[in-house]
Amino acid sequence: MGNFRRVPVGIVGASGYGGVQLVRLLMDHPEVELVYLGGDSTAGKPFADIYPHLAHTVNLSIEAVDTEIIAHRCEVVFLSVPNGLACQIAPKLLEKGCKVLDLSADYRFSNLATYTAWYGKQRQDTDTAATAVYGLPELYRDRIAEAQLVGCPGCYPTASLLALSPLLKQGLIIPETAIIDAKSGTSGGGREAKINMLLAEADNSLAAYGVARHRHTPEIEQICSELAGHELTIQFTPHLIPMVRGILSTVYASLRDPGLVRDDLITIYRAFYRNSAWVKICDPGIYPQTKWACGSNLCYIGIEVDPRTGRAIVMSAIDNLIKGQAGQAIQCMNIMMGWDETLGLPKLGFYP
Ligand SMILES: NC(=O)C1=CN([C@@H]2O[C@H](COP(=O)(O)OP(=O)(O)OC[C@H]3O[C@@H](n4cnc5c(N)ncnc54)[C@H](OP(=O)(O)O)[C@@H]3O)[C@@H](O)[C@H]2O)C=CC1
Ligand SMILES: CC(=O)N[C@@H](CCC(=O)OP(=O)(O)O)C(=O)O
Repeated sequence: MGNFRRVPVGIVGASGYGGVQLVRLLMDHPEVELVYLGGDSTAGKPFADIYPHLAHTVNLSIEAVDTEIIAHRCEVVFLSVPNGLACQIAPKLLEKGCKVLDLSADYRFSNLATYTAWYGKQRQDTDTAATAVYGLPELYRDRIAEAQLVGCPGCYPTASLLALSPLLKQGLIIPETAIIDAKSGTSGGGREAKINMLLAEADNSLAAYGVARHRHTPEIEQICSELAGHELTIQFTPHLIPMVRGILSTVYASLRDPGLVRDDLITIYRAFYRNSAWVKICDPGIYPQTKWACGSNLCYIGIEVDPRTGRAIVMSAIDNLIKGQAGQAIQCMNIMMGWDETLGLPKLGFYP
């Protein structure tokens, strides 16, 4: 027998949608041991009281958040809590040597003034925020490998940036023409009760929300500006769609070279993502469905060019709770720990 030791990990916000996905995936991860679950209103409850179907797998209770205890027990900590909390917890964990993955928006912004303008929260942890790396592995794998703190992307930015990045990075489009039209299932809003998420409200209905002011806009713009090499504004419109899981993001942008055709772009995208196991570029004429990605860490991308308008049309489908949240955070942990990026993550979705 060798001296194999699993790395102790913890989750703050374990009762939420992101938290329970993390629990499910980390319980099956070959390199880690889940040793801590934290929360607020559920503190003191056995995890199985909240999710009884996991009683045979998870024998932990939710604890109130105490950073001394967390840092004493855990080497890696996932913060799956509402915006504005991670920035109070992370600095204390980092000080004690933990690696931290924040699933909220607190560590996504390189400019904290942007965060404050869009999230309305003042921040004291400027020095900590400056050390955070944006956790989109397909773009920032090398930086994530060196990071102690990762700010994992939002679900809409994940789908939208994976669709748009090759076009921007290779200078194939006029960046200012990019328009993102995205649709999300209701689990994107989290587990907390909200009237617009009731079945009776959301079912049989499709509507845009946050038009011209959704808080994922500056996050998308930050990364697009970096890829384009200059400050950009991007039009982004999210929609709530009557399903539980999944995001479909459709991106439109004018091509610089009107001679480019669909197969050229497919070749370019396949080259761009050749080392990215979680991104699948569809064959010509195939457009992704959210159902394909549901339950997996995959992002499916379909590509078309409209020769009449000279626009590229790129569609991406993810599971908002996996590649858009918990799975992506685990992918980042794998990179931070020097493990295979695919470890412990689902390669197949639920359907069919
Ligand atoms: N849902 C999605 O598709 C995505 C969400 N995100 C982001 O991930 C984070 C988690 O989202 P999601 O799982 O949907 O949210 P949920 O509303 O489902 O869960 C929130 C969790 O935060 C915990 N929490 C709230 N306040 C505190 C506190 N003061 N101290 C400790 N824990 C607290 C809750 O614990 P308790 O129940 O014990 O009160 C609960 O476990 C959010 O920042 C969200 O914006 C990012 C990408 C996608
Ligand atoms: C359907 C729905 O409500 N979706 C959420 C997106 C959730 C998310 O990704 O949250 P972050 O802010 O942490 O990125 C919304 O639009 O607010």
